[in-house]
Amino acid sequence: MPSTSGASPFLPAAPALARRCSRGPNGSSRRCSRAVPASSVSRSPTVAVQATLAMPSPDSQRLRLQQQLQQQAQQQQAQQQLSGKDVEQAAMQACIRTATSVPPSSGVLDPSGLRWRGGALEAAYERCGAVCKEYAKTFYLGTQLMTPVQARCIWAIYVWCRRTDELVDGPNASKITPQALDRWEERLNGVFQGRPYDVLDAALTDTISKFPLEVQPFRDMIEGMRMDLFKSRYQTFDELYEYCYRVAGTVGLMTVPVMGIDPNYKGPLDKVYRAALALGTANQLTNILRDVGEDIRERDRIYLPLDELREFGISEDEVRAGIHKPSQGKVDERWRKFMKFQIQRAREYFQEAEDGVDYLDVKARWPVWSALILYRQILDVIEKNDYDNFSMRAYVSKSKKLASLPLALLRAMMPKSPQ
Ligand SMILES: CC(C)=CCC/C(C)=C/CC/C(C)=C/CC/C(C)=C/[C@@H]1[C@@H](COP(=O)(O)OP(=O)(O)O)[C@]1(C)CC/C=C(\C)CC/C=C(\C)CCC=C(C)C
Repeated sequence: MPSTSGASPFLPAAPALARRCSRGPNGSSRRCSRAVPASSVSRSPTVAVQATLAMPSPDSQRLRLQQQLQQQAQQQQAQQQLSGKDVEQAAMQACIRTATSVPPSSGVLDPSGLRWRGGALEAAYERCGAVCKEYAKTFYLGTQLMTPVQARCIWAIYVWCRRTDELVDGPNASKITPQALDRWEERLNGVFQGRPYDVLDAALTDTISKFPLEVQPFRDMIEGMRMDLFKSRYQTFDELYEYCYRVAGTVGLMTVPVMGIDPNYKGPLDKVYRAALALGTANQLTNILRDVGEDIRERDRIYLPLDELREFGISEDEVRAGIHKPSQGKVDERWRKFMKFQIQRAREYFQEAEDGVDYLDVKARWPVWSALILYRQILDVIEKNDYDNFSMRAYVSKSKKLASLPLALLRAMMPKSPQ
């Protein structure tokens, strides 16, 4: 997908975000944003309960809901204490609870109370579609096979993810403060409470009224962006894994409820969600391996486990200096071995994801296979470049991308995993 340069056509201007949320000079640590109490506006209970609370209910029901609210507030506090793989595990369980708490194909918000409707909402979705088409042509193409409602809702999720990502990686990234991310999270709460802030948020609110989306992966993605503000080194794979979940695995958790599960699939839901998480992780690991040189040069970030680098006898300074550039006559066998190990691990996540695609509703399989096949090819290109990710960017040609689409379609139409 093209990287954005210049002003973003769909992102709220950074100064505006920052201005609206400034809370004084003392807020520049990740711990600070975590310290917001569970009962405050930015840590409100999940939507399933709120949506029901809006309706008149007998006393016993109200009591039950209050208990649920308390339980959820406690769960949220517990979520904030988690790290590593436990973060995604807790979010996945929350998603499964939400998905099973409403009848199939229902949302978790009551649509009758929503302000944006009719033409304005149509326009909002069209805008999301246009953004998706411009920035992620393959995803967009893939959504053409889904029902129009599913496609529009995937666009709305895409746009929210893209805007979130652009806060820390886009043209205004240097102006983004932790407080701006807090403000973005408050906006997210508004989206899930039926109070969208702008027209693109309104499309996501409408999506939430149609499908059982859980707020936790959205919050987790924002936390992933906070990690990018404060963390530029990862000591272990467990730390890196948490980052991958937050910025990419979350996309899997967000999109499965919209794409839907094959009605013939009778196995446990967590098998499907785990595959979705694996695809996000595989994609993100691949992105990381492709961008090693760019990340260190342009952002002073190393998204590689430092303990594993050490195991292969490679120092941080060597990575900074660009240890392996065969295209410039600089070959390092340690880097080759290190990269082979990393690529193998990414491929294992792709393999885990493959096993779950067939459990998705048939209409969703093609776009997911496309994403899987296209991203996985980047690993092949890194190998072809003799692991030089310092002076070369692994790039899958347009013709190869196009040639992969029928392959993905074929694979989508011929599921092979036993249900
Ligand atoms: C149908 C379909 C595949 C839908 C996904 C569409 C969607 C909502 C995408 C959001 C992507 C996004 C903007 C995420 C923000 C964080 C981020 C930048 C993550 C990286 C994506 C690629 O980024 P970018 O476009 O900037 O890449 P380039 O540098 O330009 O190459 C990520 C690498 C993560 C993408 C993660 C996924 C696509 C997860 C896909 C998982 C599923 C759709 C679940 C599949 C379900 C099963 C059961 C396997």
